[in-house]
Amino acid sequence: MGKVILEDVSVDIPIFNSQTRSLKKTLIGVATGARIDLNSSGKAIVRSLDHINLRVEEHERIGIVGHNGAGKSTLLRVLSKVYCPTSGTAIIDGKIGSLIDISLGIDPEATGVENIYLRAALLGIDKNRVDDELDDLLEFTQLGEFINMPVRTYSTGMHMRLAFGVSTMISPDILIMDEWLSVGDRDFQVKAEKRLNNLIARSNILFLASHSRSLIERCCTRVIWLEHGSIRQIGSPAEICNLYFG
Ligand SMILES: Nc1ncnc2c1ncn2[C@@H]1O[C@H](COP(=O)(O)OP(=O)(O)OP(=O)(O)O)[C@@H](O)[C@H]1O
Repeated sequence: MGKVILEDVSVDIPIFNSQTRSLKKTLIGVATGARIDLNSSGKAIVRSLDHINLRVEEHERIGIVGHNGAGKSTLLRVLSKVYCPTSGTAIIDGKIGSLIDISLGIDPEATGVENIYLRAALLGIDKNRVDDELDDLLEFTQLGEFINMPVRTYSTGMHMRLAFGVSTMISPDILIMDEWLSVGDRDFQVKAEKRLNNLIARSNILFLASHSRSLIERCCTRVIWLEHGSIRQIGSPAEICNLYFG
């Protein structure tokens, strides 16, 4: 199961203590960023998404490209139900799995094993399933005895192995990714890539925002090109990549 329908979705982010006039002058004509405007109460806002219409069906792999500030992360946040549209309707039908912040909820004072249960609970994964898969997960992370040590004693790479391992246990209908997760040393990256490909294969719909042409061409069936919060063009990976990357 999985379906996404966005109808006329806009997201305005209010800006407090901004000097609206000077901001406007600075941003006119630049390639990056969204439109800065005033809302109906005269307050400054950034229009991060501007009247987005999109319909995504099962088995689609959607790539999202666009310059810095084009609205890719904002769109992913709407799809993850982190942001509500300021106007328009977002129907996101299916279990959402997000790999945007894989370290969210990890407690540096707790051990690796404790953090596996903690993060799994945050991801909505049943404790019994974690019990069943714990040995495989420990084997995957290869953290050895460190798994019983507080996470604050881990190197960055060790921390990422743990976070990646547990975060990729999910089985979502709609998988949301902000770039390809490349974690650990070279050996681990090979294993991580395999695990990520398995996760994508068991997800019904994929949304992947990326600045990498090869990744978009390799993983996606349709691509959205965002510009200043709007959809500039939508089409096949070959078509959009040729237009966007040149
Ligand atoms: N918290 C915020 N407050 C104000 N403006 C914001 C905030 N977050 C994002 N924006 C604005 O919304 C617009 C879209 O930002 P977004 O992060 O979605 O772009 P992006 O395409 O993901 O960019 P990048 O490729 O640089 O990550 C930008 O103009 C940005 O300045």
